Amino acid sequence: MNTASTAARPSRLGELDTIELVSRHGRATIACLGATVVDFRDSDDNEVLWLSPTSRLDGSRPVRGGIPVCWPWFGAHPSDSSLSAHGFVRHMTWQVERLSHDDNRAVAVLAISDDDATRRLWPHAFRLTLTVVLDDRLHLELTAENRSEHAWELSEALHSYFRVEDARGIRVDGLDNLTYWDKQQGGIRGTQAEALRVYPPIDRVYFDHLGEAVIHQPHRRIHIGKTGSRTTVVWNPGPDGVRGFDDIPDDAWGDMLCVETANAIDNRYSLRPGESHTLSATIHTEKTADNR
Ligand SMILES: O=P(O)(O)OC[C@H]1O[C@@H](O)[C@H](O)[C@@H](O)[C@@H]1O
Repeated sequence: MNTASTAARPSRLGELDTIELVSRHGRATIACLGATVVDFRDSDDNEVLWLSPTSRLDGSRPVRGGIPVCWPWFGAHPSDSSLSAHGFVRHMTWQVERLSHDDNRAVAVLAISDDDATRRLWPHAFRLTLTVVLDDRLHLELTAENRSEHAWELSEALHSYFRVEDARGIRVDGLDNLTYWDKQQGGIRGTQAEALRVYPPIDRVYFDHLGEAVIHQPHRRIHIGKTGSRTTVVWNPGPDGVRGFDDIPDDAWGDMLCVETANAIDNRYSLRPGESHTLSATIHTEKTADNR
């Protein structure tokens, strides 16, 4: 079997342990910190994900960019504001459970389970795995298993930061007619009457979105498919909001757009003992003529 053009191997980025996946169609890098995919290149070696040029890559805080895993809560903790936003697993080092590759694809499986540190933050027994598969697309599968003797409630996200040529006015298809909660506008609710045009700042949580989202850019579309997810979050801090982030340069906000595959707020859910749930996202690009 010719597997010369595929690989799944340990690597390093800054001070972070990473995994490099290579297929005939692209490559991806995953940090063990948070099981965060930090890079994904398509077959033309173009960046699909955005990684902040000032992201700390020393393990002292979550990676700013790529695809951080937000779990077991999305946004602020529902009752304890002293706990960090977007859960705790993006702060923690995950174990590499499996690396494999064959002719067509490269695979990494990372996992984290409850221990003393996680139980201090969240008193439940769990196992969480992220399977990353690279073939002609990038596939992420986040599987949560309830290992407690009681049910618990979850919200979660694959918090994808996409590299875009210019976030201003960019079109995102797939969200029409959906109800959203607009954090940027003080938590009002609205309905997306037509295709979304992004004029940052934007911070919207779209409910009951089951299909694909498509980001349109002058020369390529980014397709984000999903299963096991009912929520899509669209976020860009814009020129004023970016100043609140010391790990994003002030002039970099236009280069990225978050379109996050999630289950959050109205779409959070419960897992009973022994139950598991898989949230998945599949990302690919398509070259286009200028079709804004
Ligand atoms: O700074 P953090 O915790 O990574 O969050 C970044 C953003 O993440 C988005 O998902 C939220 O909708 C925003 O409200 C938030 O500002």
